[in-house]
Amino acid sequence: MRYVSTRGTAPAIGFREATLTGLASDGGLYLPDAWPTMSPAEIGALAGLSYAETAVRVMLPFVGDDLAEAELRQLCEAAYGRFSHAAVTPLVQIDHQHWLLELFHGPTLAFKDVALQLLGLLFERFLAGTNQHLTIVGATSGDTGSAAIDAVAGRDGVDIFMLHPVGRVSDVQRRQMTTVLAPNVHNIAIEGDFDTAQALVKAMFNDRAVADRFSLSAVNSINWARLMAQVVYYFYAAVRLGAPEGRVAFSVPTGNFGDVFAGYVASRMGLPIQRLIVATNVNDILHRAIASGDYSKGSVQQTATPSMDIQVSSNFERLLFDAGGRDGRALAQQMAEFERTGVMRLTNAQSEGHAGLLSSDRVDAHAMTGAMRWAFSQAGEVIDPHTAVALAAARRAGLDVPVVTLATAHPAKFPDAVEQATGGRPALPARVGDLFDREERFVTLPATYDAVSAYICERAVPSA
Ligand SMILES: Cc1ncc(COP(=O)(O)O)c(C=O)c1O
Ligand SMILES: N[C@@H](CCOP(=O)(O)O)C(=O)O
Repeated sequence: MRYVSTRGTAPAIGFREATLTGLASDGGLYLPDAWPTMSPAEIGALAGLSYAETAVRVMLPFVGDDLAEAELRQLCEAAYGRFSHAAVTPLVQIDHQHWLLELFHGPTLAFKDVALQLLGLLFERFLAGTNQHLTIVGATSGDTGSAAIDAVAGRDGVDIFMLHPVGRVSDVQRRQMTTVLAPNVHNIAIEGDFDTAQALVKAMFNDRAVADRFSLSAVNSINWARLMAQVVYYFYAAVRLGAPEGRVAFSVPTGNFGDVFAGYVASRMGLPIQRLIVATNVNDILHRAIASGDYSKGSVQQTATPSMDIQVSSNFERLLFDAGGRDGRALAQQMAEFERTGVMRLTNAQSEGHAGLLSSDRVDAHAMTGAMRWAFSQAGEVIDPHTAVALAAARRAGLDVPVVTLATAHPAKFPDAVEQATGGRPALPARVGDLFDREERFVTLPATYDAVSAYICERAVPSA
């Protein structure tokens, strides 16, 4: 399996290199050169397997010769052994048609753990026996940061610099990052929004002198391995609800388009997905793009779903590339124009390439609150606001197949929004312990490239 860049000029590389590198040298994102497929018989054979074994079967074609099957199995068993639920990602039924796929039973209580617990182990495996030192630079609206920090804190050969927008993550999310005092963890609060933090990270990767000197690596979903690991739970859930004979739909709360792109990949691999609903909050650039081809930036509004307060969605580029016919050079021009003007119209090929599989919805605060109340009154389920955005979209989609809403975070990560909707304040699970009693450590920096790169370059370890 080789990985090609969405912008068409970076050389194709293998899985190990794609995992350690993150962003391609031409500024694009890596994707497999062709989608591996699973036959109906192979999909059917996943029934009854553990999550870790399902992960091995689904991911094996992507890792090529860089990992033997037995090694991949060992890593999956270790990664998913840290989840607090035996099913790892259990399905919970709400009514005759709606299910929640609970993705928050990992160490930091959000779906990011599913991929990042594995990614931490992949880094360790690929660095073993080398002198290479990785400098991970990431941006977070709250969940990726804590999951990535948990996955790499205290590991040899890796430092992590994580940027979060000051004042725009919940107290629980911030403390899950800033109370980790391992010497290889560096938290930076940026005086700006998440889009700005993400743009600063991309600028560091595109500064070739810095990227090469420090072996920069990514834990955001620009890293292909993140998405690969997220493809697994679409198979796991669909098989439990009758695939491959029966079709299933998924509703996905969307920000950076990573989670829903993983569903798109599952469909490309042969999983019979009837529909993937791209659910946004009022920051609706992705809804406009899917519904009418208009991918134009507005200004970001702060909402009760901060992880979806995004305008520039990094993985949307992967959809544009794949659905649009994989013309990297044309996409590079389209992206350059978007970066210059903030405006993009999808080509007919790009829109037609996803039509029939993707639909979208924009969910406001009123509908989100309604979905939280409905889940509670219907099934006694307390859900987080991001999950509620997708559940609201799922209920309005008018489908006649089982609809699985991805439950992306534990409600206790967003206690204020949950209390406002349901009247009850969710308790933090015991596994996060004395979060509010621990010392915090972070710096606050202005949102400028000079300030951030100077801070990181002074502390990062040059690669061997
Ligand atoms: C709780 C939660 N829900 C949904 C999302 C959106 O997921 P994605 O960025 O993969 O679209 C995020 C952030 O990524 C998140 O933290
Ligand atoms: N909502 C995310 C934003 C970063 O997304 P990623 O999936 O690209 O890492 C977060 O929780 O940080």
